[in-house]
Amino acid sequence: MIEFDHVSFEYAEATTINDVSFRLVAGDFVALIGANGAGKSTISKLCNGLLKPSRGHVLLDGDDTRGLRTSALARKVGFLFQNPDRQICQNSIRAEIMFGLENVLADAAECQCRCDDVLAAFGFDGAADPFSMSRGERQRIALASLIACRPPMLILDEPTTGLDYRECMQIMEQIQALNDAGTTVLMVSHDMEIVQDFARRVLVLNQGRLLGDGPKDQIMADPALLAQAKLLPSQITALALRMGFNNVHTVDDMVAAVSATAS
Ligand SMILES: Nc1ncnc2c1ncn2[C@@H]1O[C@H](COP(=O)(O)OP(=O)(O)OP(=O)(O)O)[C@@H](O)[C@H]1O
Repeated sequence: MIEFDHVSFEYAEATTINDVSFRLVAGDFVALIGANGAGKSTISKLCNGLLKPSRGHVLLDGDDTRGLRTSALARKVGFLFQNPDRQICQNSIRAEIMFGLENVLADAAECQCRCDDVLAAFGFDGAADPFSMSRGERQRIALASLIACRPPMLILDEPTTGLDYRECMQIMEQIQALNDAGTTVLMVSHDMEIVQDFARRVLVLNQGRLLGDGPKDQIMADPALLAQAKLLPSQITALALRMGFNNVHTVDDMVAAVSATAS
């Protein structure tokens, strides 16, 4: 549904994205990983048309994003910013969710209905002021506003930054449930544990170039590839590799590997 076809992008004179090609298919849960400055946020903004390629094409359901209106893009791609305060602009949760809905839907009754559904699903009091809530709650409000619009694809730019463990799991479980229901997810993340636990496919970016694209277990078990991108494997994978176990990415994998050695 999203295809990068030899995409390059330059801010002023500097080449930030260099000849990147990949394809996301419906229902994917893909993590985009890379060191600071690798170009991850730029790729995510190219996906939702906030940026247009300097060379090559970004195709959304076969249509070049250069020719699509922002409103058409917003219907197809929901974008969750790293900082929810870049997204939230209303002084009640209901107003915030309605604001997004009214931008993509003309039917007022349908907007109200979807807003009520999302408020109930997230357990929010619609009258509450988003700015009096914690950062984790504001991130959930931003996510709820996107979900209400029911985009078939979500782009998440570091969705768990600044959240405590409980808030992080709340957000990720909601994202997982959306993916289980068919929403395609592209998630930019530094957090290898989150990537390990939730993504099925991983794209590795280094200095604007795509170094790797494959199933999560294959990419995460390739320390040489990760090192080339200046990344470290998750702690459990790193420990397992030092103990001589390959393909150990979870506590359950580790228990199975150790039990197999012991028996
Ligand atoms: N608006 C901009 N104008 C000029 N250069 C920019 C702009 N935004 C990003 N860059 C540069 O483009 C490169 C890639 O930035 P980008 O934010 O896409 O990387 P990133 O992988 O998301 O980094 P981080 O993990 O630190 O957020 C960096 O060198 C950055 O300084």
